[in-house]
Amino acid sequence: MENIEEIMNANFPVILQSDKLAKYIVETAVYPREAQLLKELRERTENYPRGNMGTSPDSGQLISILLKLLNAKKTIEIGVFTGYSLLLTALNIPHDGKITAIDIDRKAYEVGLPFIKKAGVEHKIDFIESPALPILDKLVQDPSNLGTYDFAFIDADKWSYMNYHERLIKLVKVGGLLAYDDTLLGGFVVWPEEDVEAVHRPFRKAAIEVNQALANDHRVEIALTPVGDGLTICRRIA
Ligand SMILES: C[S@@+](CC[C@H](N)C(=O)[O-])C[C@H]1O[C@@H](n2cnc3c(N)ncnc32)[C@H](O)[C@@H]1O
Ligand SMILES: O=c1cc(-c2ccc(O)cc2)oc2c(O)c(O)ccc12
Repeated sequence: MENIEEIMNANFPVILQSDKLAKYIVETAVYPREAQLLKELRERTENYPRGNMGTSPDSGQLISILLKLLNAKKTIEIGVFTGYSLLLTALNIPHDGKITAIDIDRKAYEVGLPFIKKAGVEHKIDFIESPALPILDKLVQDPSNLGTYDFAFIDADKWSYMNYHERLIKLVKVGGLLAYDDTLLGGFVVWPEEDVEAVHRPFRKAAIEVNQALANDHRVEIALTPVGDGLTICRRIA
């Protein structure tokens, strides 16, 4: 692993190789339809350190539709940051829906909390400040949790995705979805390693390995969609 400070300060580029097209998409179809509190939280996050880490609003739109199609009620999220994807999920599940939200950084979550409270959805959220893996291990150990989640969103340390996947596949029900963010990593996955800045190489390597592993996993059907930084949607089939 490279120097962790350097890695944390890395910025991913946008996938679309036309800035004009990316701007067109968000200005035409995304920002005009974004919920007011999501917009306010996104704008607040822009002024927060590492403010680029929030889930892309175009990915958010797709996730909103998936949650509604699934009638998702019980979800799990790994990687909360200031809570854009968390608030989005909370807004798209019913009043008695529940989200288990895990992040090592409670401070960032607290930046988003006033927006979550204002939206009246805090009661749906169980925020756990912890590395995700031991929490997932604990959840998997309790048989009453197995196959009970409708949706899992994974947007944390990219090199742990397959460790998360092995646990989450047991927690998500057959027919439920697991969505992995940043799987195209701004397009770096197709760049020769030597052309990628050293700081981005561990992310590129992790994304390539995840894409290969998910493509080989016949417990799920997959769609690697080029929204945001790449969102791989997996439907559990076995
Ligand atoms: C890309 S950000 C998440 C963005 C978030 N989904 C949003 O919409 O704003 C990644 C988050 O993963 C968290 N993280 C990194 N490693 C983690 C781990 N091992 N367990 C849990 N969270 C982790 C970081 O603290 C950070 O808040
Ligand atoms: O620039 C980033 C960095 C991350 C990141 C770095 C280190 C971790 O342990 C977790 C996440 O994640 C990002 C991300 O998910 C994104 O959509 C854009 C940029 C970054």
